[in-house]
Amino acid sequence: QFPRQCVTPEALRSGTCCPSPIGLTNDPCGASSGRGQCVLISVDASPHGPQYPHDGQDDRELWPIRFFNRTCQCNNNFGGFSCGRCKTGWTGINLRRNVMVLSPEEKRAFVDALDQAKRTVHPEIVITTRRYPEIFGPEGTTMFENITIYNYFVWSHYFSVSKTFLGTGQPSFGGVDFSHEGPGFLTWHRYHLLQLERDMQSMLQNPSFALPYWNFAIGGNTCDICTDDLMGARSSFDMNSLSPNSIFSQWRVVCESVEDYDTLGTICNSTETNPIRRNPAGNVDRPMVQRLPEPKDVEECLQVTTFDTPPYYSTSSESFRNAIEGYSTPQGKYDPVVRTLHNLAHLFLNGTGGTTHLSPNDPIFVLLHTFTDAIFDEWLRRHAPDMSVFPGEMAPIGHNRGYNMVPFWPPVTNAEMFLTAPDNLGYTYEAQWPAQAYTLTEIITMAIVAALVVVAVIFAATTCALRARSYKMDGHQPLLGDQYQRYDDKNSQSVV
Ligand SMILES: O=C(O)c1cc2cc(O)c(O)cc2[nH]1
Ligand SMILES: [Cu+2]
Repeated sequence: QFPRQCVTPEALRSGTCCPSPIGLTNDPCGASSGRGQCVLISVDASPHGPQYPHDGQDDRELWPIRFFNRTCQCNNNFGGFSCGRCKTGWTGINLRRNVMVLSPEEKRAFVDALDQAKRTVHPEIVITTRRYPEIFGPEGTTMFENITIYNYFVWSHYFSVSKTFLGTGQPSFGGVDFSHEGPGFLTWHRYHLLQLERDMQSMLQNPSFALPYWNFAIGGNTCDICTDDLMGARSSFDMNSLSPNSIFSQWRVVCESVEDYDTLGTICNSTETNPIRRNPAGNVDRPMVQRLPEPKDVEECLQVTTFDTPPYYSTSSESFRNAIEGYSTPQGKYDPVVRTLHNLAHLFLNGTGGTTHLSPNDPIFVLLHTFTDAIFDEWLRRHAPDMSVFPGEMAPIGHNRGYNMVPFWPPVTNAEMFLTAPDNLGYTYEAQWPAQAYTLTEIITMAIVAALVVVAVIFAATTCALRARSYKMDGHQPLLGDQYQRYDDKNSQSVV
């Protein structure tokens, strides 16, 4: 969430997080070489929806103003929290591919890269383990911790979905979610993945490293990526565990002690606890989530023309966002018992990957969300929406267009991720989409054109036949030229 340089008591008290780029000292935002400058953060204070009634009680409100009110604003194509790197999309276009078509070597390299990210301490970012009022520790310390690159990916998801603490002895408020059940669902998860991808590129020193995706819309009750060369097969000893032949069986989850966080008012830290649990298609109490989404579900949701609809929530109908998120039918009809597409893929996993505060601990999360993002990008390409279709107010807290997504740093708004990826964000998907079905108007137009063509052909044929008949009946002989023509055809080699 914040750069290590910014969590000193002095930086926190000044509200300023404007570090110098690596290699430079005392040069906030690289200002002396024109890279950027330290500016006041503008936060969008447009009203949010009625779902959250506790204004003033949560550190995530008006993100990131409770912690910092100054950040680096980078010039030209400089980017990053100190203007020390390139702006997103300015290092070339990376190709995100279907994980199933990778070669055995590519699969192994991807699995190894994830495992390296699970073990490598994030070089720049540290996490808060306390709410703001308890952030200053004894003797000039502050309550921040190192965390690994992959665990930071898990932590940031947890932080965005965690409940609002309302005081000791009081139940925490759970009707808040800065990354789901609202229009920001797609933009938030897009940035979440971009951040992991960039962190892994730096770790691997490979700027072309791209996250693959899992086409989860294959129907049936088999998890095709649950094999030991990819995300791990099922253990033969325990239905709910991963095979010991998979590296992921050695992973331990973070953010598991939610009851503690919610009752004590603490926050998830970097402590790892139990192994990943997964039992694909194994939820016998809920038969609806024992099957993966169907290919036609993807095509149907892509045809929902409106990005989101009031109340911009998990109860929205005719909303592309709610359809792909999976709280409505793929065609967009809200039904409280329905779970489709993205939600269904999570629930199908039946374990760590299906529990909101823990789900990214299962590496399948990465592949499930790149596919969700690929569908989002295809929708943006097909419908070319105006920015105004993303609600600017009255969406649930965190989900308005101009809101800075929690807990990312430097501040980034939902609007910044509501753009086609290949042209704006430096990546693209290698994917084929089911052919677009025709609309009724298109079918009628095609039928009329076809009928006109048939009529024209019949007319032409009849006219020819009638002419030929009258020609014969008039007793005409073939012309001289016709005879020569036939002679030449038979003896074409003799023609000069
Ligand atoms: O119940 C749901 O629809 C559901 C569960 C779940 C878990 C998760 O990690 C998500 O990101 C979404 C989600 N939806
Ligand atoms: Cu998800």
